[in-house]
This record gives sequence, structure tokens and C-alpha cells, in this order.
Amino acid sequence: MADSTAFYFEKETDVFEFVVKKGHGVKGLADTGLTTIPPRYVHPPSERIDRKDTIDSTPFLSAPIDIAALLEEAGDDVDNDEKSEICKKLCEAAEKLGCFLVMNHGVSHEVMENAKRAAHIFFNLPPERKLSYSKENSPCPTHVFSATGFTPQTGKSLEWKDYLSMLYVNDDQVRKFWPEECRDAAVAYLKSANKMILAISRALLKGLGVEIDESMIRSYTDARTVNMNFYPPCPNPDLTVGVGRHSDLAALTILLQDDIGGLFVKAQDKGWIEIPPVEDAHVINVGDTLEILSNGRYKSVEHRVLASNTRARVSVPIFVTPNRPTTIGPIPGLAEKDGETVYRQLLFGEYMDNYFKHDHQGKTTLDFARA
Ligand SMILES: O=C(O)CCC(=O)C(=O)O
Ligand SMILES: [Fe+2]
Repeated sequence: MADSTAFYFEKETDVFEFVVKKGHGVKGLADTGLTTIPPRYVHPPSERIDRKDTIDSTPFLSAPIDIAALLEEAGDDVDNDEKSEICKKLCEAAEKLGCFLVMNHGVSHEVMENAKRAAHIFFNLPPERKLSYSKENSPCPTHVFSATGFTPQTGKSLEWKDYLSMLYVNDDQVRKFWPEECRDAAVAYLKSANKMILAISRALLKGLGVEIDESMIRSYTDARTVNMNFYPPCPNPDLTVGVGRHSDLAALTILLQDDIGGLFVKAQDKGWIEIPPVEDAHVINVGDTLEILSNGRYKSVEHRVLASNTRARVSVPIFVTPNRPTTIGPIPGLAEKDGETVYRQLLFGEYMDNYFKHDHQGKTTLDFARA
């Protein structure tokens, strides 16, 4: 029987033209009703994800950490023992797996649901509308763009994912440059996550045991990019990847995933575990920047995503980063305390440029910052 892909695309270049150049994305490809993914989406067997091939998560992933007490203001009835117990749990999780779940984080169910809904709304827009946010057409391409896969121009296998990326600068820019169909939900989500972001960042950075003041904490976590990821239903999820193996650039990633599942993280060198969807919880990933700041104590987590073959999956990560001119490297005093310097000092902007130059290939991105 003829492969339905061939019906739509005679040549591989036609797939690229349709998905990338014409702005249909993987969403448009899935909507053609194809029953086999085009060869460009097939990944080598070593990169494919098999749910059966996971290990027991119990030694690595704890139950969601309740961070309510960390969000209390000074002057509230603060129980310092409870706070330090939470900080300890966060630091241990950041060292062991580089990934943990948090609950009672101050972001309401409604705000989280709206953010996920907004991702569905954006990716269900007509291709012409989405194309008006491509890197070529966006009103501010350095801050806001819609794309498919990761560095898709490099000619390697493509990923089964479309995404929209929005760097927050101020509300005026949100109104001017972010797609009106999803901007209110995205910015409401971003703002209500602020308190949680600062509380977790503070706990982890202070947990390193060297003097660090509030202005330094802020400078490492000042910038925010909110992405909307869309993984359409895939006829052969076992042959491709939603996202390939990578660690995030950010200091921290605050990740909102829906109820579908498919996020896999590497548990040290022992194997892969799936991070279960937990309603109203956030997944927190340690990113490369925090691994560098912590002189290697906290581990950026290698992760990847398996698409579903029945439903469109969405996720909404907030990438918490320094600004480009900020110097990153082990925070002052840490290398001396540790007795070794694992990472060198460099500008966050330099690290970022190098990060986006390459295809996803696990944690090799960190090599650029090694001392
Ligand atoms: O969709 C997910 O769960 C993870 C997405 C991801 O890893 C990313 O956007 O960097
Ligand atoms: Fe990621």
C-alpha cells in the first residue's frame, strides 16, 4: 500500500518547504493525516525513546516539594526550621537529579490552565498567522519568534515539535510584539511565577554555602523567556523525538507540562526516568547556567521528550537566565571553598551564542565553559 507521506510530498525538500518555509510546522504535517513520518524526522535508534526502557525513579525523584513556606513575606509568621528543611530538599534534588517537582508554588490552577490553553490556541492558528512570527517576519525576531524543531536549518533529523519563544522585556513590548492570541495568558503566567522563581533561586544559590547578596541573586535570574511547545500527535513516536537529548541553557527552567506525559530525564548515568504529570505541580530543571554558577555542584538535567500518537501535547517552560552582559562562572568564593575550579568565567551572552550554534547533543554544551 502506498505510504500516505508520498501522496503529499514527492521529495524530502518538499517536506522542509511545507513545514519550515511555508510555516505549516509539524502541526500542518500531522494535519495532513499522514500515517508514516517523513524520513527527515526519523532519528537513529540510539536517540529514540522507549518508555519500556526506563529505570525506577524512586531513588532519584522525590514527591513534589511543598514550597508554600518559602513564599511567605518577612513579617509573616515564619517558621525558619520549616524553611530550611525545604531549602535542603531543593538543594539535594538539584545535586542528585537536577530536576524536581514543586507544589503550593503560588501560581493558580487557572493561570496554569490558561497558559496551556493559549499554547493550543496559538498553534491552531492558520499557518500564515504563525509564519508572521517566524525569524524572518517577526516584528522583533530577537525577542519573539515561532519555529519548528531545534536549529532545523542544519540539515540533521528534525524534531516533532513547533514552538513559540517570547523574551520578556516590559509590558509595552509584550503589547507590541507578542501574538495577541496568547500574550495575556503568557504574561500572566510569567508574572505570577516570579515569587516562586525568586524563592527557588535564592534557596539554591544560598545553599552553596558562600556569601551571596540579593543583587547577585537577581543578576543571575533577571531575564525571563517564556516558550510554548506544541507536539502534534505523531504516527511513529517510536522513530522520532519531540525534543532530542539536551540540557537547558537557563539557570532554572520552570516547566508546565500537561497531563500527557513524555518528559524523560537522565538519572545520573544510570538510565532514564519519566517525570510524571502531576496536576498543578511545576517541574523545575536545573540548567547549564546554574551548573556553571555552582561550580558543578548542581547538575543541569539532560532531558528529552516523546510525542504522543493520539493527542497534541503542550508544555510552557519559563527559562530564567541572566542578561547577556552578565558574567557567569562559579560564584565568588566557591572554587576556593571547593578546592577546584570546574568552570571558567565568561559572559552569559557568549555561552548562549555557543549553545544555539549546535544541534541537541546531550550535555556537551557545557564543554564550552569548562575551566
Ligand atoms: O516539553 C517538555 O516537557 C520539555 C521541553 C523542553 O525540554 C524545552 O523546551 O527545553
Ligand atoms: Fe529543555
